[in-house]
Amino acid sequence: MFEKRPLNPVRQAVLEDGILQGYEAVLERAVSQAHGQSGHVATLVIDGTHGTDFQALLRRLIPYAEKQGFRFAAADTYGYLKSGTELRNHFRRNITDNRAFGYVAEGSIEEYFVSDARERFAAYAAEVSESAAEPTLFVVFGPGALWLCDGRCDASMYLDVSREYQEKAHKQGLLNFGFAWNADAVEAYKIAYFVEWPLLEAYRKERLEAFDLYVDMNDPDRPVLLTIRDLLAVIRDIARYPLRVKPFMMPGVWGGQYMKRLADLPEDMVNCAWNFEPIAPENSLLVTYEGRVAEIPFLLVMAYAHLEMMGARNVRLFGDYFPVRFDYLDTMDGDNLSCQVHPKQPFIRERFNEFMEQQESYYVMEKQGDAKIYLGLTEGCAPEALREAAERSQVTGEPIAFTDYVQEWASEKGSLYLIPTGTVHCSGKDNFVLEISATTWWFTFKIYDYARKDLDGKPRPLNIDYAFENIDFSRTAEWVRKNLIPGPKLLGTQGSNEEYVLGEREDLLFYVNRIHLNDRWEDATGDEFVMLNLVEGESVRIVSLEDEAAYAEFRYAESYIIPASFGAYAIVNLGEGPCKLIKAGVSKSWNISLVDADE
Ligand SMILES: O=P(O)(O)OC[C@H]1O[C@](O)(CO)[C@@H](O)[C@@H]1O
Repeated sequence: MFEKRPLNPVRQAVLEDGILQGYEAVLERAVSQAHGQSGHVATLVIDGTHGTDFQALLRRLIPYAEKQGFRFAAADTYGYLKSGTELRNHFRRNITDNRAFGYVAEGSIEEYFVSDARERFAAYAAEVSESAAEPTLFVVFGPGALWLCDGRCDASMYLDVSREYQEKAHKQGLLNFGFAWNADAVEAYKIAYFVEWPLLEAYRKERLEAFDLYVDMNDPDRPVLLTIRDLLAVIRDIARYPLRVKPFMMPGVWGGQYMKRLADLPEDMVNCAWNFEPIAPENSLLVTYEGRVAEIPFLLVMAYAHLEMMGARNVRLFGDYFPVRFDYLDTMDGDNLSCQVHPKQPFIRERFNEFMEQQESYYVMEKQGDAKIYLGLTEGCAPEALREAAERSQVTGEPIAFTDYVQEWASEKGSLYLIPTGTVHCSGKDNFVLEISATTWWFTFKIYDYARKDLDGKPRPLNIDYAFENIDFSRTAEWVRKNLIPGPKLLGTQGSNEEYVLGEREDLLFYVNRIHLNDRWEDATGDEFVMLNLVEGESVRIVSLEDEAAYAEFRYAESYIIPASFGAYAIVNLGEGPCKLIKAGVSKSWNISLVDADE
């Protein structure tokens, strides 16, 4: 069965305190740490990611502290924020009027707070201190708490939840940090993407080492505690061995049933359109030590172990941004994706302040019936005709014959369809596609969406103007056939095993190869990360050639990342019959540094 909760073991690191579970452990550790440090008033900072259930901890902390002989006092960061209206105004350039797209914010967490927040807080803290006639536990909680008290505290903890947790909470009504209202979950995602995450996740990254404790709050009933020292040891350890993220699955209007069956997903999940594994900023990792499990954002692994993960060349090119993503698009018994195009680098930088352009590719892992892939334009497709048809449909709500404009191809199992920016495309229904793409995933300019409504009953936003600024009208059928649907080219053999190049182009930062495995294939990272997915067959083992105890096993449709630091390894077929793996990474010929472009 497809593993939905893959565990990544801590292998070498010996943790001083280990992974602890439950509120008892969190309370005991936090209060004793704060108590041990100071005299009359012990200040405990409880900072964390927006959406974390701070209240779940506080309602247990108050009686606990009182039992320990403390009087309880508290201040929350929310009281020092700009108002919701002020925040909307302050970030209006980042939020914009567009339904889906904003402009990535670059500032700091400070922007959320009123200008005299720290002074006002310091005055309040002084008051608490002066009026404390008995031992007092002064708790400062909420996102930005450590910033608010300028690091002056006796103990501090960071409570974290994943983006998956936040996005589910958005759908149930969680508003953006500091905001008084959201139009809907789409707007909440937009504001999170363009404002909240850039500022608050940057804050978490910059300050993490200043905290004493880290608490995984993804299950608010069962918090998981690590000291920051142990957390960093965990990160540096797991980043040296093959790892798999926790798959992040979501339904969608075109979603299919294949992943649902494969992963035995709940019956009441209408479909599974997407499975991200990995889209680095969106996923987290489950790590395990002595039988205990903690969930940590992949972004933290990248922040503290990017060199081990990606290797020196990729860090020079991309900083600590993991540049390649795998995700599934499941339309089996579902529907077509929107007819769409993705933006080019100058456009995405200038209009949205986004790091990298959205290059893509589709690998058809499974298909049924006469499934199609739509790629490029028909010969003779006139820009005005496509535009007129798309706009007409938007106004009238009537479908158009979109294959008059967009080229249709038979979907072939095992074929790769390359999608450089500017190429009009979409997967048709009845495909199970492994998408191998650059790690940019939000910038889809929909040209046509079949006049249908989304799962929430609202039409999905079309972006015909943006699309037309990016469509490359020279990418028509014949050119596409020659350039974007390459056949496999043999790269090397080892006994009866073979490696093929499936796709590599100078305008794509990633390469896609396929290994046909009968028994064993030896390879080496060469100080570059390698991504693998078992696209056919039962199961394989990845084992280090230097240390046979260092291995990971995985099954059909699961994706593993082999960090650059893993070195030489073998892939061993554990199944009965032959199998195939997609292997991807950063193309050797890609030498455009996106980091430099930032400076
Ligand atoms: O816009 P649609 O129709 O939901 O398309 C699916 C989307 O999934 C992605 O492939 C990955 O997020 C995007 O490129 C694409 O926009």
